[in-house]
Amino acid sequence: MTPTILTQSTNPPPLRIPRRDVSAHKGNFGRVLLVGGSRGMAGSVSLSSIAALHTGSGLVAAAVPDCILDCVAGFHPAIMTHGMSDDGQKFADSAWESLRERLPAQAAVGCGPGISRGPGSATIVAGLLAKKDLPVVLDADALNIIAEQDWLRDDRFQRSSNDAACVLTPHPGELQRLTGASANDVDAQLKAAEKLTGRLGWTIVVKGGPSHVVSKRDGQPGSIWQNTTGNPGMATAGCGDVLTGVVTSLLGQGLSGSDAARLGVWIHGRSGDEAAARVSLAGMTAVHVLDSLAIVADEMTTDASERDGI
Ligand SMILES: NC(=O)C1=CN([C@@H]2O[C@H](COP(=O)(O)OP(=O)(O)OC[C@H]3O[C@@H](n4cnc5c(N)ncnc54)[C@H](O)[C@@H]3O)[C@@H](O)[C@H]2O)[C@@H](O)CC1
Ligand SMILES: Nc1ncnc2c1ncn2[C@@H]1O[C@H](COP(=O)(O)OP(=O)(O)O)[C@@H](O)[C@H]1O
Ligand SMILES: [Mg+2]
Repeated sequence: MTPTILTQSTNPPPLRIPRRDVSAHKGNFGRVLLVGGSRGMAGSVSLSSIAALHTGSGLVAAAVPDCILDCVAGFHPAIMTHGMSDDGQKFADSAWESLRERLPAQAAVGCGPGISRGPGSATIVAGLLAKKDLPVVLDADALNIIAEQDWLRDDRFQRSSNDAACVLTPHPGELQRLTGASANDVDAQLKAAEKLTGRLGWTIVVKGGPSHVVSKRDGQPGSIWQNTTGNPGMATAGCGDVLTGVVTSLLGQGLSGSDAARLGVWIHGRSGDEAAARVSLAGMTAVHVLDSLAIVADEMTTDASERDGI
Protein backbone atom coordinates (compact mmCIF):
# COMPACT_ATOMS: atom_id res chain seq x y z
CA MET A 1 0.00 0.00 0.00
CA THR A 2 1.30 3.48 -0.86
CA PRO A 3 1.88 5.47 2.36
CA THR A 4 -0.22 8.62 2.65
CA ILE A 5 1.95 11.66 3.30
CA LEU A 6 -0.12 13.98 5.46
CA THR A 7 2.64 16.50 5.99
CA GLN A 8 3.16 18.03 2.58
CA SER A 9 2.54 21.80 2.52
CA THR A 10 1.39 23.20 -0.79
CA ASN A 11 0.04 26.54 0.37
CA PRO A 12 2.00 29.71 -0.39
CA PRO A 13 3.68 31.82 2.29
CA PRO A 14 1.66 34.75 3.68
CA LEU A 15 4.22 37.19 2.24
CA ARG A 16 7.60 37.01 0.56
CA ILE A 17 10.99 38.66 0.94
CA PRO A 18 13.23 39.57 -2.02
CA ARG A 19 15.50 36.88 -3.43
CA ARG A 20 19.22 37.68 -2.95
CA ASP A 21 20.77 40.00 -5.46
CA VAL A 22 23.93 38.68 -7.15
CA SER A 23 25.98 41.44 -5.50
CA ALA A 24 24.60 40.75 -1.99
CA HIS A 25 26.91 40.73 1.03
CA LYS A 26 26.34 39.56 4.58
CA GLY A 27 25.77 43.12 5.79
CA ASN A 28 22.54 43.18 3.78
CA PHE A 29 20.85 40.52 5.89
CA GLY A 30 21.07 41.78 9.44
CA ARG A 31 23.30 41.21 12.44
CA VAL A 32 21.31 39.49 15.18
CA LEU A 33 21.98 38.42 18.74
CA LEU A 34 20.42 35.51 20.62
CA VAL A 35 20.48 35.84 24.42
CA GLY A 36 19.88 32.81 26.61
CA GLY A 37 21.18 29.46 27.77
CA SER A 38 22.26 28.27 31.19
CA ARG A 39 24.11 25.21 32.50
CA GLY A 40 22.12 22.20 31.28
CA MET A 41 20.40 24.20 28.54
CA ALA A 42 23.24 25.18 26.20
CA GLY A 43 21.39 23.50 23.32
CA SER A 44 18.38 25.84 23.43
CA VAL A 45 20.16 29.09 22.56
CA SER A 46 22.34 27.20 20.08
CA LEU A 47 19.24 25.95 18.23
CA SER A 48 17.91 29.53 18.10
CA SER A 49 21.23 30.89 16.82
CA ILE A 50 21.63 28.25 14.11
CA ALA A 51 18.00 28.79 13.09
CA ALA A 52 18.75 32.50 12.55
CA LEU A 53 21.65 31.56 10.25
CA HIS A 54 19.46 29.09 8.36
CA THR A 55 16.78 31.79 7.89
CA GLY A 56 19.32 33.98 6.16
CA SER A 57 20.82 36.31 8.78
CA GLY A 58 24.20 37.66 7.69
CA LEU A 59 25.83 37.60 11.11
CA VAL A 60 24.65 35.74 14.20
CA ALA A 61 26.04 35.87 17.73
CA ALA A 62 24.95 34.24 20.96
CA ALA A 63 25.29 36.05 24.30
CA VAL A 64 25.44 33.34 26.95
CA PRO A 65 26.59 32.80 30.54
CA ASP A 66 30.37 32.43 30.37
CA CYS A 67 30.20 28.94 31.91
CA ILE A 68 28.54 27.52 28.76
CA LEU A 69 30.39 29.55 26.13
CA ASP A 70 32.68 26.75 24.96
CA CYS A 71 29.79 24.36 24.61
CA VAL A 72 27.66 26.82 22.59
CA ALA A 73 30.64 27.78 20.42
CA GLY A 74 31.17 24.11 19.60
CA PHE A 75 27.76 23.64 17.97
CA HIS A 76 28.37 25.72 14.84
CA PRO A 77 31.58 27.36 13.59
CA ALA A 78 29.76 30.33 12.02
CA ILE A 79 28.14 31.48 15.28
CA MET A 80 30.03 34.10 17.29
CA THR A 81 29.78 33.86 21.07
CA HIS A 82 29.93 36.49 23.81
CA GLY A 83 30.40 35.23 27.36
CA MET A 84 28.58 37.26 30.04
CA SER A 85 29.15 37.13 33.80
CA ASP A 86 27.37 34.27 35.52
CA ASP A 87 26.74 32.68 38.93
CA GLY A 88 28.10 29.32 37.81
CA GLN A 89 24.74 28.31 36.29
CA LYS A 90 23.05 31.31 34.69
CA PHE A 91 23.43 35.05 34.00
CA ALA A 92 24.62 37.11 36.99
CA ASP A 93 23.13 40.50 37.88
CA SER A 94 26.02 42.28 36.19
CA ALA A 95 25.53 40.53 32.81
CA TRP A 96 23.14 43.26 31.60
CA GLU A 97 25.90 45.91 31.77
CA SER A 98 28.08 44.12 29.21
CA LEU A 99 25.12 42.97 27.13
CA ARG A 100 23.78 46.53 26.86
CA GLU A 101 27.01 47.70 25.21
CA ARG A 102 26.50 45.22 22.37
CA LEU A 103 22.91 46.21 21.56
CA PRO A 104 23.49 49.28 19.35
CA ALA A 105 25.17 47.06 16.73
CA GLN A 106 22.21 44.67 16.49
CA ALA A 107 19.37 44.70 13.97
CA ALA A 108 17.30 42.46 16.28
CA VAL A 109 17.63 40.42 19.47
CA GLY A 110 15.96 37.17 20.55
CA CYS A 111 15.93 36.37 24.26
CA GLY A 112 14.74 33.56 26.47
CA PRO A 113 15.52 30.02 25.28
CA GLY A 114 17.21 28.19 28.15
CA ILE A 115 17.86 31.44 30.04
CA SER A 116 16.47 30.21 33.42
CA ARG A 117 14.87 32.45 35.98
CA GLY A 118 16.84 34.66 38.39
CA PRO A 119 17.70 38.31 39.03
CA GLY A 120 20.31 38.41 36.23
CA SER A 121 17.82 37.12 33.66
CA ALA A 122 15.08 39.45 34.94
CA THR A 123 17.32 42.51 34.58
CA ILE A 124 18.08 41.52 30.98
CA VAL A 125 14.40 41.03 30.10
CA ALA A 126 13.42 44.38 31.65
CA GLY A 127 16.28 46.11 29.82
CA LEU A 128 15.23 44.66 26.45
CA LEU A 129 11.54 45.48 27.01
CA ALA A 130 12.46 49.08 27.80
CA LYS A 131 14.73 49.45 24.76
CA LYS A 132 12.02 50.46 22.33
CA ASP A 133 14.33 51.20 19.39
CA LEU A 134 15.45 47.55 19.15
CA PRO A 135 13.27 44.80 17.61
CA VAL A 136 13.03 41.94 20.09
CA VAL A 137 11.62 38.42 20.36
CA LEU A 138 10.89 37.06 23.84
CA ASP A 139 10.40 33.35 24.55
CA ALA A 140 10.50 30.66 27.24
CA ASP A 141 11.72 31.87 30.67
CA ALA A 142 11.79 35.49 29.44
CA LEU A 143 7.99 35.10 29.28
CA ASN A 144 7.79 33.37 32.65
CA ILE A 145 9.76 36.28 34.15
CA ILE A 146 7.29 38.78 32.63
CA ALA A 147 4.46 36.77 34.23
CA GLU A 148 6.20 36.53 37.64
CA GLN A 149 7.01 40.23 37.70
CA ASP A 150 3.52 41.24 36.52
CA TRP A 151 5.08 43.40 33.79
CA LEU A 152 2.03 43.04 31.52
CA ARG A 153 0.38 45.69 33.70
CA ASP A 154 3.37 48.00 33.35
CA ASP A 155 2.67 50.79 30.86
CA ARG A 156 6.42 51.51 30.64
CA PHE A 157 6.67 48.56 28.26
CA GLN A 158 3.97 49.63 25.78
CA ARG A 159 5.17 49.97 22.17
CA SER A 160 3.60 52.41 19.73
CA SER A 161 3.60 52.09 15.94
CA ASN A 162 6.75 54.27 15.89
CA ASP A 163 8.64 51.88 18.16
CA ALA A 164 10.53 48.75 17.09
CA ALA A 165 8.63 45.45 17.21
CA CYS A 166 8.25 43.32 20.31
CA VAL A 167 7.20 39.72 19.49
CA LEU A 168 6.28 37.15 22.14
CA THR A 169 6.31 33.43 21.27
CA PRO A 170 4.55 31.60 24.13
CA HIS A 171 3.45 27.97 24.02
CA PRO A 172 0.00 27.46 25.61
CA GLY A 173 1.51 26.75 29.05
CA GLU A 174 3.52 29.99 28.95
CA LEU A 175 0.52 32.00 27.70
CA GLN A 176 -1.55 30.62 30.58
CA ARG A 177 1.10 31.85 33.03
CA LEU A 178 1.07 35.26 31.33
CA THR A 179 -2.69 35.79 31.06
CA GLY A 180 -4.48 33.14 33.11
CA ALA A 181 -6.24 31.84 29.95
CA SER A 182 -6.38 28.04 30.08
CA ALA A 183 -3.80 26.18 27.96
CA ASN A 184 -6.64 23.87 26.91
CA ASP A 185 -8.91 26.64 25.60
CA VAL A 186 -7.57 28.03 22.31
CA ASP A 187 -10.39 30.59 21.99
CA ALA A 188 -9.72 31.98 25.46
CA GLN A 189 -6.00 32.12 24.69
CA LEU A 190 -6.57 34.01 21.44
CA LYS A 191 -8.91 36.47 23.18
CA ALA A 192 -6.35 37.07 25.93
CA ALA A 193 -3.60 37.58 23.34
CA GLU A 194 -5.82 40.00 21.39
CA LYS A 195 -6.40 42.07 24.51
CA LEU A 196 -2.69 42.19 25.29
CA THR A 197 -1.75 43.13 21.76
CA GLY A 198 -4.30 45.94 21.73
CA ARG A 199 -3.01 47.40 24.99
CA LEU A 200 0.76 46.91 24.69
CA GLY A 201 1.28 47.02 20.92
CA TRP A 202 3.20 43.71 20.95
CA THR A 203 2.78 40.87 18.45
CA ILE A 204 1.96 37.50 20.02
CA VAL A 205 2.52 34.09 18.44
CA VAL A 206 0.12 31.67 20.12
CA LYS A 207 2.02 28.44 19.39
CA GLY A 208 0.34 25.10 18.82
CA GLY A 209 -1.09 22.94 16.07
CA PRO A 210 -1.94 25.25 14.34
CA SER A 211 -0.15 28.37 15.55
CA HIS A 212 -1.80 31.79 15.38
CA VAL A 213 -0.28 35.26 15.11
CA VAL A 214 -2.11 38.02 16.95
CA SER A 215 -1.03 41.52 16.05
CA LYS A 216 -2.05 45.10 15.67
CA ARG A 217 -2.07 45.88 11.96
CA ASP A 218 -2.83 49.21 10.31
CA GLY A 219 -3.11 50.57 13.84
CA GLN A 220 -6.07 48.26 14.55
CA PRO A 221 -5.90 45.73 17.38
CA GLY A 222 -6.98 42.14 17.14
CA SER A 223 -5.84 40.87 13.78
CA ILE A 224 -5.61 37.07 14.12
CA TRP A 225 -3.88 35.00 11.44
CA GLN A 226 -3.87 31.19 11.46
CA ASN A 227 -0.90 29.25 10.12
CA THR A 228 -1.31 26.33 7.74
CA THR A 229 2.07 24.58 7.95
CA GLY A 230 3.49 22.29 10.62
CA ASN A 231 2.62 18.91 12.08
CA PRO A 232 2.58 17.01 15.39
CA GLY A 233 6.10 15.72 14.77
CA MET A 234 7.12 19.21 15.90
CA ALA A 235 5.94 18.41 19.42
CA THR A 236 9.55 17.65 20.36
CA ALA A 237 12.12 19.44 22.53
CA GLY A 238 13.69 22.51 21.00
CA CYS A 239 11.28 23.20 18.13
CA GLY A 240 10.13 26.40 19.87
CA ASP A 241 13.75 27.48 20.33
CA VAL A 242 14.16 27.15 16.55
CA LEU A 243 11.15 29.45 16.02
CA THR A 244 12.71 32.13 18.26
CA GLY A 245 15.76 32.23 15.97
CA VAL A 246 13.64 32.29 12.81
CA VAL A 247 11.51 35.27 13.90
CA THR A 248 14.58 37.13 15.24
CA SER A 249 16.29 36.63 11.88
CA LEU A 250 13.32 38.03 9.94
CA LEU A 251 13.05 41.06 12.25
CA GLY A 252 16.77 41.60 11.64
CA GLN A 253 16.14 41.50 7.89
CA GLY A 254 13.77 44.44 8.30
CA LEU A 255 10.31 42.87 8.55
CA SER A 256 7.65 44.33 10.87
CA GLY A 257 6.62 42.35 13.95
CA SER A 258 3.45 41.03 12.31
CA ASP A 259 5.21 40.09 9.05
CA ALA A 260 8.21 38.47 10.79
CA ALA A 261 5.88 36.45 13.02
CA ARG A 262 3.59 35.28 10.19
CA LEU A 263 6.35 34.44 7.71
CA GLY A 264 8.46 32.97 10.53
CA VAL A 265 5.71 30.69 11.76
CA TRP A 266 4.98 29.65 8.15
CA ILE A 267 8.59 28.74 7.21
CA HIS A 268 9.11 27.06 10.62
CA GLY A 269 6.07 24.83 9.99
CA ARG A 270 7.17 24.28 6.40
CA SER A 271 10.56 23.10 7.71
CA GLY A 272 8.76 20.77 10.09
CA ASP A 273 6.76 19.35 7.18
CA GLU A 274 9.94 18.84 5.16
CA ALA A 275 11.56 17.12 8.17
CA ALA A 276 8.54 14.84 8.67
CA ALA A 277 8.58 13.83 5.01
CA ARG A 278 12.34 13.19 5.14
CA VAL A 279 12.50 11.43 8.54
CA SER A 280 9.23 10.51 10.33
CA LEU A 281 6.70 12.17 12.62
CA ALA A 282 7.82 10.17 15.63
CA GLY A 283 11.53 10.26 14.93
CA MET A 284 12.08 13.85 13.81
CA THR A 285 13.88 16.21 16.18
CA ALA A 286 14.56 19.94 16.33
CA VAL A 287 17.88 19.27 14.56
CA HIS A 288 16.01 17.77 11.59
CA VAL A 289 13.79 20.89 11.53
CA LEU A 290 16.93 23.06 11.55
CA ASP A 291 18.43 21.11 8.64
CA SER A 292 15.17 21.35 6.70
CA LEU A 293 14.99 25.08 7.36
CA ALA A 294 18.23 25.55 5.43
CA ILE A 295 16.72 23.58 2.54
CA VAL A 296 13.34 25.35 2.29
CA ALA A 297 14.43 28.91 3.20
CA ASP A 298 14.26 30.11 -0.42
CA GLU A 299 10.51 29.35 -0.41
CA MET A 300 10.12 32.63 1.50
CA THR A 301 11.63 34.60 -1.34
CA THR A 302 10.65 35.93 -4.71
CA ASP A 303 12.61 37.63 -7.46
CA ALA A 304 11.96 41.04 -8.98
CA SER A 305 10.10 39.76 -12.06
CA GLU A 306 7.70 37.73 -9.90
CA ARG A 307 7.17 40.77 -7.66
CA ASP A 308 6.40 43.00 -10.60
CA GLY A 309 4.18 40.36 -12.20
CA ILE A 310 6.34 40.30 -15.38
N1 LIG B 1 18.22 21.41 24.56
C1 LIG B 1 17.82 22.37 25.35
O1 LIG B 1 18.62 23.08 25.96
C2 LIG B 1 16.36 22.61 25.49
C3 LIG B 1 15.94 23.60 26.34
N2 LIG B 1 14.65 23.95 26.44
C4 LIG B 1 14.36 25.07 27.32
O2 LIG B 1 13.74 24.53 28.46
C5 LIG B 1 13.08 25.56 29.15
C6 LIG B 1 11.76 25.06 29.66
O3 LIG B 1 10.83 24.97 28.57
P1 LIG B 1 9.57 24.01 28.60
O4 LIG B 1 8.66 24.50 27.54
O5 LIG B 1 9.97 22.58 28.57
O6 LIG B 1 8.98 24.25 30.05
P2 LIG B 1 7.57 24.73 30.52
O7 LIG B 1 7.45 24.31 31.94
O8 LIG B 1 7.32 26.15 30.17
O9 LIG B 1 6.55 23.94 29.58
C7 LIG B 1 6.25 22.60 29.68
C8 LIG B 1 4.95 22.48 30.43
O10 LIG B 1 3.95 23.42 29.95
C9 LIG B 1 2.68 22.86 29.96
N3 LIG B 1 1.94 22.92 28.69
C10 LIG B 1 0.60 22.91 28.59
N4 LIG B 1 0.21 22.95 27.31
C11 LIG B 1 1.32 22.95 26.58
C12 LIG B 1 1.56 22.96 25.19
N5 LIG B 1 0.56 22.92 24.29
N6 LIG B 1 2.84 23.01 24.76
C13 LIG B 1 3.85 22.97 25.64
N7 LIG B 1 3.68 22.93 26.97
C14 LIG B 1 2.42 22.93 27.44
C15 LIG B 1 2.89 21.41 30.31
O11 LIG B 1 2.49 21.27 31.64
C16 LIG B 1 4.35 21.12 30.18
O12 LIG B 1 4.84 20.21 31.13
C17 LIG B 1 12.99 26.73 28.17
O13 LIG B 1 13.93 27.72 28.54
C18 LIG B 1 13.39 26.13 26.84
O14 LIG B 1 13.98 27.08 26.00
C19 LIG B 1 13.59 23.26 25.70
O15 LIG B 1 13.31 24.04 24.57
C20 LIG B 1 14.00 21.87 25.28
C21 LIG B 1 15.39 21.80 24.70
N1 LIG C 1 0.90 19.41 17.03
C1 LIG C 1 1.62 20.39 16.51
N2 LIG C 1 1.37 20.88 15.27
C2 LIG C 1 2.11 21.87 14.75
N3 LIG C 1 3.13 22.48 15.41
C3 LIG C 1 3.42 22.05 16.63
C4 LIG C 1 2.71 21.00 17.25
N4 LIG C 1 3.25 20.79 18.48
C5 LIG C 1 4.24 21.68 18.63
N5 LIG C 1 4.35 22.43 17.51
C6 LIG C 1 5.27 23.54 17.30
O1 LIG C 1 6.51 23.28 17.92
C7 LIG C 1 6.94 24.39 18.69
C8 LIG C 1 7.05 23.99 20.16
O2 LIG C 1 7.45 25.08 20.94
P1 LIG C 1 7.82 24.94 22.48
O3 LIG C 1 6.73 24.23 23.19
O4 LIG C 1 8.21 26.28 22.94
O5 LIG C 1 9.09 23.98 22.40
P2 LIG C 1 10.54 24.05 23.10
O6 LIG C 1 10.46 25.00 24.25
O7 LIG C 1 10.81 22.63 23.53
O8 LIG C 1 11.51 24.50 22.08
C9 LIG C 1 5.94 25.51 18.43
O9 LIG C 1 6.37 26.36 17.39
C10 LIG C 1 4.70 24.75 18.02
O10 LIG C 1 3.86 25.50 17.19
MG1 LIG D 1 9.70 26.89 24.29
